[in-house]
Amino acid sequence: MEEIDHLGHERSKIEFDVEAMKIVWAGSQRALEVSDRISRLVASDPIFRKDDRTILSRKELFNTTLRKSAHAWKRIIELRLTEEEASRLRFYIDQPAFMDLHWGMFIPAIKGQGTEEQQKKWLPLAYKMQIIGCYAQTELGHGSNVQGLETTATFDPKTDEFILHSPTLTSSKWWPGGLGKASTHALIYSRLITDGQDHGVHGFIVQLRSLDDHLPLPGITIGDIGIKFGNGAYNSMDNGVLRFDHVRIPRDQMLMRVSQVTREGKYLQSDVPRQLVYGTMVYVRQTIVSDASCALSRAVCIATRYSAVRRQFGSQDGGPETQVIDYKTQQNRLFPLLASAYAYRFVGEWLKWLYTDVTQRLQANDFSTLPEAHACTAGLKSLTTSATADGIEECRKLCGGHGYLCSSGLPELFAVYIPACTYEGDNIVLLLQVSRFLMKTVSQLGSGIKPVGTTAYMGQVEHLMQCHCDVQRAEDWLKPSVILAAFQARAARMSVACAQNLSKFSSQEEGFAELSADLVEAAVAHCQLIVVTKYIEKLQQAIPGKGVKEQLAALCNIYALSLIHKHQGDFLANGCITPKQASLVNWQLRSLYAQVRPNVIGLVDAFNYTDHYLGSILGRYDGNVYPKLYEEAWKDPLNDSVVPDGYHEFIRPMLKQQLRTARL
Ligand SMILES: CCCCCCCCCCCCCCCCC/C=C/C(=O)SCCNC(=O)CCNC(=O)[C@H](O)C(C)(C)COP(=O)(O)OP(=O)(O)OC[C@H]1O[C@@H](n2cnc3c(N)ncnc32)[C@H](O)[C@@H]1OP(=O)(O)O
Ligand SMILES: Cc1cc2nc3c(=O)[nH]c(=O)nc-3n(C[C@H](O)[C@H](O)[C@H](O)COP(=O)(O)OP(=O)(O)OC[C@H]3O[C@@H](n4cnc5c(N)ncnc54)[C@H](O)[C@@H]3O)c2cc1C
Repeated sequence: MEEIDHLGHERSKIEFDVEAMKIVWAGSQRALEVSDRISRLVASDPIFRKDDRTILSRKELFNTTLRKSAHAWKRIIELRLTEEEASRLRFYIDQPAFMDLHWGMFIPAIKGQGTEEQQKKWLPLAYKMQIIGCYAQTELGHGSNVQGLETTATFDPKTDEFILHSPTLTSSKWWPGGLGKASTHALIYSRLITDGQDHGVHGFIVQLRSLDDHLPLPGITIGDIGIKFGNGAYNSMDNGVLRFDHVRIPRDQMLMRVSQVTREGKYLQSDVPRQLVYGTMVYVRQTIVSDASCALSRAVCIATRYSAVRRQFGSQDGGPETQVIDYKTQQNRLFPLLASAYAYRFVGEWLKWLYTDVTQRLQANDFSTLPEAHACTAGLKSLTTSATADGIEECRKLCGGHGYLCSSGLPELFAVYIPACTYEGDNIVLLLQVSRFLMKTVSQLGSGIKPVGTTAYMGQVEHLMQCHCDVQRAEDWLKPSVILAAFQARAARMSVACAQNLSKFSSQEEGFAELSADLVEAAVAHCQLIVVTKYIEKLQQAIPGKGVKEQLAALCNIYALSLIHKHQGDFLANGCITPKQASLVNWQLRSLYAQVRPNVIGLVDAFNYTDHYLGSILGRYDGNVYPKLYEEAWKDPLNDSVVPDGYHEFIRPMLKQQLRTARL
């Protein structure tokens, strides 16, 4: 039987080349080919099914994680997948697992902080999965404050070993993914003590479990920390707890690129900055920005397709009701999220470039761009994950009642995504790092040090403090120079205001504590400027395909103008725009919504997500929502029997008792 495309009418209206847009979204023709091939491979393999995840018990769910990980590894070997293909495989399997931490943090930490000798010893074992590693930094008592960690690694010169110990309950390692049940090894961040002196936090490779029977080694207490938010979701991950009771490891298992301990127990600091101990977090924060575009685009794809299928009110003369996507309020909530998904994609691409650049410089002992890389990764991780978490929830609401069903895919997506606002650095704590960087930049203005990179605009601070926005008609808001000037003026004015207010306090520390809410807002303004700037730069490149650039430009304008609308308090209070110009933003936004409306199904098709990956009846490619929702309901285990288990025990006696009472 021929499949009906319920969204066919929508697809017939699309004004741009969707296939060309798929290439832009994927990054290149080759990346699209890899992504497409691997997504189909996963979708067609029954071991990777995920439609039952929300009804599995925790043990069953974890068992599927182990099965899927082992099967993925087998396929990687059999098919000789490249690193890029393997990473796509993990993406489409779409189930958080210990492998993420092994490949995503354990290996990068050894690469970034280990000496050549240490890399030679540990990396081949890790690459062949002969050991499984995790990243154990956070403790019960401290996560954000890394310098407050309590686990100790005390050097014993008699035996040439470190003694790992958990001196307090709060020093128990708590949260590391993969630690609870799967890992054989961990990168333990712990205070280094030599000769009674505390040298702060350093990384150590520690074996936790036997490679023969997986039992914990002597002196090690280890387990899972318990069930987390939401059905399925992040519960496939074995986040763990770990305590050490005087566990000994050889001296050469301290990662020694940044600093070393000699055979005699002498502590040596190399020229490499101490902050490199935090380098793995910079790497992962950068990947989290691209992940945000994936999670948001997935939710937006579901909400957009469903909004085109769903009809409510507005029927005239018995004709069809209005598609909910045609309500301006629906567009005003949905289209900025669609635009944000594209914006995060492009800023993620740029951040990857920045990270590669800083890594190459670090290898050549050039550490000059590290502060900017830290500020950009911290700030953009914070901005994009907060907006994505809120955006997924907004998409659920955009789908009305059916969005609350697990079969919409949205509850699980929300539950699995929201910890991104916390892990790899709490979003507020990270924004405070950005504001510290901004305050330093402002304090150096006029000192001869020219601001560079993402703070280069601060070089024109005098102009930015008093310039006026050049918008008279709504269309003026379409000029990239006008948008950039407004965002730059807002960011500069907010940072300068904070710096001026800070100077009124007797100490910098007191000022930072008192003004932290304002500082966070200044950091957000700076990060939004980065996203807008990178999107505009992307549009300056050649982008082939009929109508593709026009659609991307419309989305860029929607992204920027919807932010001006949302934060108009900032723009107005700082005198960057007038109330009249703020109202022209809304006029222009409405016109942009009308421009993208016929194309939105094409814009979400361009993500090229399979139905397997989306995991949503509401977001099905063919839009065949109602029969499938109806079918799915009958699969619920509660519907296995017509009369529920427990009827005789609970319902019947109640009914009978009521009957007796009624007779009395
Ligand atoms: C099937 C096979 C598949 C194969 C493929 C698999 C692919 C895998 C994909 C990978 C996916 C990854 C999944 C990730 C899952 C997430 C799991 C979660 C993990 C974690 O959460 S790990 C723990 C993270 N913890 C944190 O983030 C803690 C946050 N806190 C901090 O970062 C810091 O403590 C701090 C920054 C908040 C403050 O630190 P501190 O007090 O020491 O620093 P100061 O504020 O005093 O600053 C001192 C100066 O140092 C600079 N600084 C700080 N941090 C950095 C840094 N990271 N880099 C560079 N510089 C840094 C400050 O700016 C200060 O500088 P100044 O010049 O002196 O001002
Ligand atoms: C799902 C998940 C997976 C994780 N995986 C790992 C892992 O693999 N390895 C690992 O080591 N860790 C892991 N973590 C731990 C994670 O990195 C930390 O939870 C995170 O860094 C936040 O630290 P915290 O829990 O100490 O929060 P806290 O710092 O206690 O935050 C609590 C509140 O205090 C606020 N706050 C804290 N400091 C300040 C400040 N200076 N100014 C203003 N407000 C402040 C925060 O904004 C927040 O609102 C994971 C966490 C989760 C949720």
